[in-house]
Amino acid sequence: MANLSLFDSEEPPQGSASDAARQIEALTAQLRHWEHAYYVLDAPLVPDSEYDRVYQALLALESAHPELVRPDSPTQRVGGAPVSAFEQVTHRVPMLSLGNAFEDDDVHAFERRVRDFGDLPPTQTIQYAVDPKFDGLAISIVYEHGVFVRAITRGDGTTGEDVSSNVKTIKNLPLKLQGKEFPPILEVRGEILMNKADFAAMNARQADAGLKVFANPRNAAAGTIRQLDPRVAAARPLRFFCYGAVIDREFSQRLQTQSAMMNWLKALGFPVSNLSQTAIGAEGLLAYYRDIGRQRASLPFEIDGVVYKVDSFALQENLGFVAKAPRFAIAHKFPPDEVLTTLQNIEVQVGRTGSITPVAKLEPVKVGGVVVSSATLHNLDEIQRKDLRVGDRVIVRRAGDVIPEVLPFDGNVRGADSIAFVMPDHCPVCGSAVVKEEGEAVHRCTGGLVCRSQLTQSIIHFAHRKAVDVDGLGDKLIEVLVDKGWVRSPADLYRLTYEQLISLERMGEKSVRNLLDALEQSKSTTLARLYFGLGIRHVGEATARDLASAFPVPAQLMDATEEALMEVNDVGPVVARSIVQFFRSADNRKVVEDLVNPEGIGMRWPVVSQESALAADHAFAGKTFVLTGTLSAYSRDEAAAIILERGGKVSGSVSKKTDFVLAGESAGSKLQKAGQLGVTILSESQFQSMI
Ligand SMILES: NC(=O)c1ccc[n+]([C@@H]2O[C@H](COP(=O)([O-])OP(=O)(O)OC[C@H]3O[C@@H](n4cnc5c(N)ncnc54)[C@H](O)[C@@H]3O)[C@@H](O)[C@H]2O)c1
Ligand SMILES: [Zn+2]
Repeated sequence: MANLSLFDSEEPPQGSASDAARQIEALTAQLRHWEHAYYVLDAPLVPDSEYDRVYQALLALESAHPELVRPDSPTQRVGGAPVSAFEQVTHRVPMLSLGNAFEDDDVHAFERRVRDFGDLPPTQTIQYAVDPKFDGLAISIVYEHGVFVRAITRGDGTTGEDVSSNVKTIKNLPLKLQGKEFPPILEVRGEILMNKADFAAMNARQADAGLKVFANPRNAAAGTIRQLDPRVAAARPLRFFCYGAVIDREFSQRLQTQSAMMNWLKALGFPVSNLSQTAIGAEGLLAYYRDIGRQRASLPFEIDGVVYKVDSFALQENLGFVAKAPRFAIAHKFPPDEVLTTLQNIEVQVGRTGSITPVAKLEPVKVGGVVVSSATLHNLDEIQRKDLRVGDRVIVRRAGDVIPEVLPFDGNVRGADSIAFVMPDHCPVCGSAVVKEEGEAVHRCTGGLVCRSQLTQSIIHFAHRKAVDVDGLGDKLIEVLVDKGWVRSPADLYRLTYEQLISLERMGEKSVRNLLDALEQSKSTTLARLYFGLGIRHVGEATARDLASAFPVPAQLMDATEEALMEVNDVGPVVARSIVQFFRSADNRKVVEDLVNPEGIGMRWPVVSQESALAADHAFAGKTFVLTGTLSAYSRDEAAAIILERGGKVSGSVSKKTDFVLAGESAGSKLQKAGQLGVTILSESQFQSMI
């Protein structure tokens, strides 16, 4: 459990017992405070990762000083105290917590413990029942003679609150069981949660109505279950997943395994996740962990890990319990996707179109499984809305592959000397004025290609794989070329000389030759790539393709009016204006002219655009042809080429999908087949008039 310690060292802190006692007391008080907010108020004060970090630190201290473990320590006791507004009910069988695994090693250690305590030979494989770890709240539901009678929260594990009237409103919970195969008293256990989408919609409604919004679906579900008015719960989208039951000896002997019990519960009408499975051995557990981890972001509900349970009831019984958790089960947690850290600085970056983006420099933290040390803050409005300042404690969130997001932390304590971020009024790179256009959120440097940063970014864009694609021309090298003053426009790339390049540090003869070759090769491109590579604001790859077919000659694009541009697919007034503005600059026009001038740099592209424009609206477009017999004016290949040029397809055999059969002299069986299937038959002269 490296990197979870509260202390820098991975060793349990040394020092006198009284130091340890004081630390234990401090950590306990801290955890208690957070638990109250989390379990009782349903409003967490810190991200779970922060709670877990301190909890692990307490655990480490306690294991170094077992004599200091107090029976009511957070490591020994489940959950929070029950709330008095509800009737308190003692659980017939306590509701426990689960031990945690964070790393693969912890899972292997779990299996070793199962083997040791279960007295199993090293060769025996162990089967487990595996589930997602639903991130909701635990509930115990009692059925008598197949009818719902009571639902009780976990509470402190021994005593919970009777929240029957709220739980009864959950739509996917059976109030009456199916079939007859159940004991007279059946207690099922599971998790109440809210789907992510339902949660977002509910929170939006709450906000609109000026009511309490919840931090996450778990807290929303827990808060809803402990509402005093069941009508409130009925109006909120709660769901239930069953993950176990308390059953008597007769049934446990009949069922024998956790997985058989889950199938039985499903048959009684309980909602069981279809992600629940069985797995063999620690390797099987880890494979399941990774599989569910990949699905996590796309699941409709939140999970914070997976749960492994020894499948055999007999073995479960042998294994028994530790303080507050069974020894036969463990929760394997996913890396946290929300972590507390410090906002150390806010820097600005100048992008290709002059956009000035504030970037958060963070004290590095591991979140979503990767180390994050900087994150975009997008724009000034965003910083003001979140009220972020340098020195603040902040939350970094990174779910799945999403880019990390910086969020304000409610518990942040700010010194009186803290200063709000100010957007510079001059570009930090070129000193040009910074402006913010009406209706836009971003500030921009007005320096254009005079600005080294804009220039560098626009060259990087031009050379990008999806643009003109200059192989081996990396960002760092571009920076150097711009700094040297050798490259002031994309056209200058093609004017670089061998002597210049070889004089650069870290450029050997071979790499210079390769780069010059790559530049030469990049001159053969497509018009769409060239248009995209110019880096006109709002012109993405798709728009560039449309522009290339509408304006197959660059001079046409340069002189196009806004009206003419708006004729093009997906080009609206904003894009049209941006293109016209781009070509209003004499510098930009010169760059394009230099690039395409056959006497100059001489970029070239296959002139497919006229044909594809022709193809798009020709009667042959999308149609399938079959050729048969001998034509007088064309060879078969020539005829096929004519069809392909106009967007049609040529196939070898006649089927229902054939649109036309082109029949020449002495056509044979294909003509017959066309007749049977009712396919249109074209004579050579009909074909010619269609062309
Ligand atoms: N942010 C905070 O301030 C704060 C405070 C207290 C606790 N917490 C969080 O609460 C958790 C600790 O609480 P805990 O004691 O409930 O432990 P736990 O949530 O780690 O594990 C036990 C619980 O897992 C649930 N569970 C979900 N799916 C299950 C399945 N398939 N099978 C069995 N059980 C399943 C059950 O409700 C069970 O009670 C930690 O994640 C901690 O971060 C956060
Ligand atoms: Zn600038």
